[in-house]
Amino acid sequence: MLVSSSSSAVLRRQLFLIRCLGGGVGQSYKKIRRVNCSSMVAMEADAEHVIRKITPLLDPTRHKGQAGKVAVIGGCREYTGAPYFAAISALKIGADLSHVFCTKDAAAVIKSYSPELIVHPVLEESYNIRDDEKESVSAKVLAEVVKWMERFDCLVVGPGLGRDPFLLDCVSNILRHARQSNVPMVIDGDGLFLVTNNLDLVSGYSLAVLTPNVNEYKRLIEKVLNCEVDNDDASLQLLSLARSIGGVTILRKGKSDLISDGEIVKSVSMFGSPRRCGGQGDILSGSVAVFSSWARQHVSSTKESADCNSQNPMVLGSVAGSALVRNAASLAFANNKRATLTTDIIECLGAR
Ligand SMILES: NC(=O)C1=CN([C@@H]2O[C@H](COP(=O)(O)OP(=O)(O)OC[C@H]3O[C@@H](n4cnc5c(N)ncnc54)[C@H](O)[C@@H]3O)[C@@H](O)[C@H]2O)[C@@H](O)CC1
Ligand SMILES: Nc1ncnc2c1ncn2[C@@H]1O[C@H](COP(=O)(O)OP(=O)(O)OP(=O)(O)O)[C@@H](O)[C@H]1O
Ligand SMILES: [Mg+2]
Repeated sequence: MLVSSSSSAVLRRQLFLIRCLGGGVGQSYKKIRRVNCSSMVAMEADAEHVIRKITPLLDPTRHKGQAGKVAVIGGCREYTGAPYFAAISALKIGADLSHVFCTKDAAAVIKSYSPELIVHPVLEESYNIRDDEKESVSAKVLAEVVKWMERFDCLVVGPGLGRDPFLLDCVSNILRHARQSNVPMVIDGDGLFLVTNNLDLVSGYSLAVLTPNVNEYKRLIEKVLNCEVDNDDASLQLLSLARSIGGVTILRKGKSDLISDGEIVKSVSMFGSPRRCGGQGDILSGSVAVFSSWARQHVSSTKESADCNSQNPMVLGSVAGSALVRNAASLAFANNKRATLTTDIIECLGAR
């Protein structure tokens, strides 16, 4: 592979700073910032190449399910759009089956948006149950999800989940079980609210991807690194954050998306859309779930993954998911200008 001298200089500097980070991450990050006046620059990912590499062929010998089975854990009284956006995006990108596990109130609404989704009305919020029922209801919720768990290639946890404490306790149990079963997970929205306050749920789990927006990232940085967000050295801080949470992959959404697993930092800066309507992050979480599943299949089926820049399938999936959503957002904006909505972007997911 040809590497230009400027990109190899960036790589050398990345490697130097990563070595400096060493083990004690929070402190090392602050020390490096004090003694280094120049910043660490993320390398732009070759997203087109990654997408081409990991996307499976539309092969007539393949059967239903082989292109991916995704489950979204989210959807409550307030939010029905977010889980729908995540789940339908996974299908539009190419997954074969997309499930939603949500509260009973949300289920009928989500089913009515689309006959394509398999909707399980299994989650419960506090207002609906008595204190003396909590233990048995919690066990029942877990059992309802667990019986499906091993069929899923990836969970998306959090879009439209809400913040009801009992519901979040049940979701913590689901996360622990998914982790024991080695099921990959993308954590977004209220799932990030949950894990930021309970880092042990994901810490050290290399099959987890966190997709924070600006607020969610700020809360993570404050909680984990105990400092403010540093936009002057965003890459190094992200690398340090991912390393502090034990090598989970973090996709920091923004003007450029930044992706790190604590070993490497990539950016996806291609033009997206200037519209910031709600729901675009939900599309991204469904997209990353599908591409990460494909990347895992690709990495396990071929030895040539080294030419994809990083062998971590969760990083590859994040790069591909980010690029595809930004591309769709840019197409939707070209068609709809200021009237662009999340549903318009979903319609553009298949147009490349
Ligand atoms: N159409 C939909 O159904 C959509 C639902 N969404 C969902 O909305 C939820 C919140 O996501 P945001 O991106 O707005 O999250 P943010 O963390 O950006 O929250 C937005 C604001 O609301 C406050 N807030 C939210 N819940 C609170 C609570 N229980 N107590 C105190 N303050 C609270 C936050 O502090 C912040 O100021 C997520 O579940 C997300 O998935 C969004 O994805 C947008 C689209
Ligand atoms: N300033 C920006 N310019 C261009 N694209 C952006 C910008 N900020 C975010 N994006 C893109 O928009 C998508 C959603 O990111 P955003 O930060 O809006 O997520 P979110 O707040 O979680 O969304 P949601 O409303 O679904 O919860 C991502 O694909 C990201 O790359
Ligand atoms: Mg969001």
